[in-house]
Amino acid sequence: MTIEGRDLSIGYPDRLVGSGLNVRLAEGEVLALLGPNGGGKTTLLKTLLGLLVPRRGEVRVMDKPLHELPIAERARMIGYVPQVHHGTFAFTVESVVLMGRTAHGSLFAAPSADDREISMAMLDRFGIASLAQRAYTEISGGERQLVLLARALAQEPRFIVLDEPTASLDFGNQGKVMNEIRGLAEAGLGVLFTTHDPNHAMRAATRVYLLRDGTRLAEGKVTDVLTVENLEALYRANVQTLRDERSGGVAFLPG
Ligand SMILES: Nc1ncnc2c1ncn2[C@@H]1O[C@H](COP(=O)(O)OP(=O)(O)OP(=O)(O)O)[C@@H](O)[C@H]1O
Repeated sequence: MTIEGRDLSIGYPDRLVGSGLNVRLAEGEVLALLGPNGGGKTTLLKTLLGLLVPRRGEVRVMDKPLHELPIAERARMIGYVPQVHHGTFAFTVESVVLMGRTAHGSLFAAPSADDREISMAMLDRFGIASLAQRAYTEISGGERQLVLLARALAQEPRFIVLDEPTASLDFGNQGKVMNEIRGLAEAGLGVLFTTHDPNHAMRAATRVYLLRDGTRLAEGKVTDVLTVENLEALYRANVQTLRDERSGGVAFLPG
C-alpha cells in the first residue's frame, strides 16, 4: 500500500510553491523530508494529506485518487501530526487524544471503554499519562507535541505524517520520538516526517527527500543522499562531519 504524489504542482491560491514533484511512501518505510525554511515541506505534506488541492498532478492512496476516498476512510488510513499549535479550547489532554479515536466510530458517539484504554496507553507510551486531566492549553509546547503524537497513534492509521515532530522536544524526548518512528515502520506503518536536523533523518529514516525552492534536489537511500555536498547545496551553508571511530557513525554539524 502506498501514498503517491505524481507530478505535483503545490501552492496556495496566490502562490505557486513547487512543481514537478514525485513522492512515494510505502508501508514499512520512513521517508524524511529535509529543506531550508520556506522550501515547501509543509505545503507538500498538506497536499499529500489532501488539505491543499494540487494545482497540477494528483495524489493517490492505494492506487485510487485521494479525493475519491471518503473522509472517514482517509482518517483511518493517514494520521497527521501538525507543527505544534497552542489550541484554542481548554479540552483535557485525554479528550484531545480521544479525538483520534473518532476515526473509528461516530463523531458524536460517546467514547467506548476501548477508546479510553487505547488513548491512555498512547499517553503512557510517551510518558505523559499524568497530564491526562490537564487542559491542553495549559501544558508546555513539548508536552503538546507529545499529545498530538499520542492522538495520531490512537487513530491507529496505516500511514503517519509528522511535521517537525521533534521541534519542541528536549534531547531525551527527541531520541524517544526517533525510536518510536523506527518502531512504527517496523510494525508496518509508512512514516513521512519533516525535520531540520539531518542527524534525525540519519537515525530514523530509510529514505530522504531533499526539497529546496519547491524543487527536488535529491532523493534516495539515507547513506547515498545525506552527504556533505548535498547538505551544503540544500542549505547553502557550510556543513561539517564528526565521525565516531568506534562505530563508524557520522554526525553532521552546521557551520
Ligand atoms: N497559507 C499560505 N499562503 C500563501 N503562502 C504561504 C502560506 N503558507 C506558506 N506559504 C509560503 O509557501 C512557501 C513554502 O512554505 P512552507 O511552509 O511549505 O515551507 P517549509 O519548508 O515547511 O518551511 P519551514 O521549514 O520554515 O517550516 C513559503 O514561501 C511560505 O511563505
